[in-house]
Amino acid sequence: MTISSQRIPLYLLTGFLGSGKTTLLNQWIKDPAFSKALVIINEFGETSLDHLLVSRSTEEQIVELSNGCICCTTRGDLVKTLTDISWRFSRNGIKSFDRVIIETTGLADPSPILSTLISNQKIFQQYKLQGTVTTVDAVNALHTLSQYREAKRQVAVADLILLTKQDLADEDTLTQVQQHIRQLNPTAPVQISDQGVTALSALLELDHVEPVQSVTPLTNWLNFGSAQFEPLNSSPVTSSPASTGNEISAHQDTINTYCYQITRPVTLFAIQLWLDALLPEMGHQLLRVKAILNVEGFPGPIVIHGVQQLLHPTAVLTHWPNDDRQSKLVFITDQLSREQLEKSLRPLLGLKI
Ligand SMILES: Nc1nc2c(ncn2[C@@H]2O[C@H](COP(=O)(O)OP(=O)(O)OP(=O)(O)O)[C@@H](O)[C@H]2O)c(=O)[nH]1
Repeated sequence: MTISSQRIPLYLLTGFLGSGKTTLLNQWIKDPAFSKALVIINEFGETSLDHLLVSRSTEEQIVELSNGCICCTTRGDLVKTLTDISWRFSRNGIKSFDRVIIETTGLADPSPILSTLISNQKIFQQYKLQGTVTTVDAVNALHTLSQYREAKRQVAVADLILLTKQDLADEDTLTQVQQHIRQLNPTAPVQISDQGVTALSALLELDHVEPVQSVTPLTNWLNFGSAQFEPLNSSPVTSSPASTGNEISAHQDTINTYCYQITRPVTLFAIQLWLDALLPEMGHQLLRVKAILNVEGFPGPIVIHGVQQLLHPTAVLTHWPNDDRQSKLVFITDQLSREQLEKSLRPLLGLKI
């Protein structure tokens, strides 16, 4: 496989209906860093209007995908569009764009789109997925996040969450929304977007989807947002149905986040056993997996990153960025019980499944 040395940075912009995606996009493309970004807008329904709201003319680097929602019916169109635009927006072999932003519909489940973006070989050769940005409307979020599975999944898979319309929400609601977001996704930074205006530095720092290859971004990973890790080494998992641990559960949601740390270094063999069992058995229920593992005999950590059933090649780093040597694992899951998950982790503790 030939991978272009200049893969184009790709951002997935999602967020529930009316949560401020287009407003954000319009501010985004005003910034010099995004002045040559190509925008792909997925529109749904007979009266597609979104592209008209983006302050660029259609000829100028806006592509519409309007035959259906890219999370289900038009994923093939997305692949074709991404491969076609390379020549469509090029002159004399030079591309007229240097970044791509894909805006989903408000009802899209981003996980299958992410899987396509990461696993399709042609896309992988040309594009580098930087991350998923999710807009959350502070006024309506408590309702949408409790009612709509797509809204929850949009938050759960985000690498950066932008809280919109905070100017219209009272303090109490804002606090509750932030708590709810944290329950669904404790690792993504949450930032305010005021009428689409937000600090773009967080966006430009996104580099989370492909495995971390160097120590600098790893420091962000190691912070893991506000995640609270519970030790996995002290209490081997039993088949007890009691789940009194500290999984972060959004009330009756089926989406949960589990964060573990392991004190003792693990073996490579144990990792292999763990991964062999993990993905075939529960890949569909794993929205995200992030793990930084202290492996016996390795001077630096091994980094594992997965989106649904897709696991990126592991990255082996040469050294640790700080003194913390504990292995850390974060799982964002849908319809997966703590018991099932912990059972799958037993090989990491040297125990049989
Ligand atoms: N007060 C306020 N209004 C906002 C803010 N961000 C967006 N809006 C308004 O919210 C409405 C919806 O914003 P859009 O950007 O169209 O939302 P969207 O997510 O693209 O909407 P869909 O494409 O329909 O899903 C518009 O009227 C925006 O002006 C904000 O931070 N504050």
